Amino acid sequence: MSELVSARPEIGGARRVVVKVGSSSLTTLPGGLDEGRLSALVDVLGAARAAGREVVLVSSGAIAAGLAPLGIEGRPRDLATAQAAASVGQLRLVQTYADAFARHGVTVGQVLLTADDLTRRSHYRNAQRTVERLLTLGVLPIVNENDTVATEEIRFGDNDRLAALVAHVSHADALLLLSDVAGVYDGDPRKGPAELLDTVRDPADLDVVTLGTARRNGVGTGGMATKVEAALIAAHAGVPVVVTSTTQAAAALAGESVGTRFAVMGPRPRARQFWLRFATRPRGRLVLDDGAVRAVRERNASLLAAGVTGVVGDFLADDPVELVGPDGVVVARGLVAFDARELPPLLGRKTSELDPEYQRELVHRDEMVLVRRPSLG
Ligand SMILES: Nc1ncnc2c1ncn2[C@@H]1O[C@H](COP(=O)(O)OP(=O)(O)O)[C@@H](O)[C@H]1O
Ligand SMILES: N[C@@H](CCC(=O)OP(=O)(O)O)C(=O)O
Repeated sequence: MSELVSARPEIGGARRVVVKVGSSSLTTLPGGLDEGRLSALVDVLGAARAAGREVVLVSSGAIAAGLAPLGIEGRPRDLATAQAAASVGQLRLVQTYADAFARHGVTVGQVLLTADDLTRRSHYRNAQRTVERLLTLGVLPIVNENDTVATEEIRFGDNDRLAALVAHVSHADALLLLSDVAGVYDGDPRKGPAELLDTVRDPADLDVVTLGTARRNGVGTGGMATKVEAALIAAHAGVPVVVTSTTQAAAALAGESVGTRFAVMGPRPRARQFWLRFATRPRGRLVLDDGAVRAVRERNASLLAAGVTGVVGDFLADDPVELVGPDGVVVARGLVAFDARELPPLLGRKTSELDPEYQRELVHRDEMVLVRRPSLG
């Protein structure tokens, strides 16, 4: 009975799966890349491919894999050393994957992405086309952040959110987040007894959960918090998620009740809406008066200059900005039609009073998405 209730057909039956594996599952600090564990994962993914499923692998581990060959002890604190380690380690990581997948007759392709590739609309479409073409050619894409060029300011840093965006970009049917821990517990299992959550159906289910960061001096980066954030992004984008340990990957892919499942929390949004809400980084804020908040929230209206009382930030036309109410709460995100420096003389004025070149919406409705859960945006 419990078998029937808890089995996960939406995962077991998923045709296209994004699998994310963390540094802690593939590397150890003194030893670097652990080829035994990597090859065990490849065996699982190779079997999935043989069964006719499409797999996109998001793999961390470049930095950790580059430390031992360079004789560096401990995770580097400065960005330049981490980038040098990633440069050496990514090569070893992908070569090891290529050899291991070749034993299953699977060709791999490397896809290195910066945050910019997913936060700029034109780049996002480009990444989408590349991944799609790799999959139609039967190639298994191996994705990582392009650590060697990503600057501190724009880095994802951990690969969990990257994996959620890749799940959307690649129209995945399911996302598997693999780590060194069996799933999401109500507290950090390293710190004492904790209970494993079976299913998260709503962000409120996580109210009981304390999320710790990654192990200090370990190879992972984000801890469970970044995995939960990523799982919620994917679930809101209509993609079911399982968070579990790498050793349980085969069972999770088979739809067995291992780890923590995040049920789908919304319909798949249009690509543009998803991109605006989750992939963009706001470059500034527009402060709305109460009437404008109501118009945007309740009447699906575009944002006009008349309802804006303040401008924060130094953005350019077409940049993503947050629309906040008088209380500072984020109401929506959108692409703004003017540069920040053009706005002050327009604020609070009716469209008909403005010069003809400014008689347009500040943020058009089609370029806007409401933010209901600000913590996720
Ligand atoms: N509530 C929690 N449930 C599960 N794990 C947690 C929790 N809080 C903190 N953690 C820790 O998060 C770690 C996984 O994060 P991290 O090391 O960044 O993994 P990875 O390298 O696989 O991305 C686990 O080893 C675990 O100890
Ligand atoms: N892009 C980095 C990922 C950093 C990292 O450690 O991420 P994760 O193990 O997923 O928390 C790398 O390959 O080293």
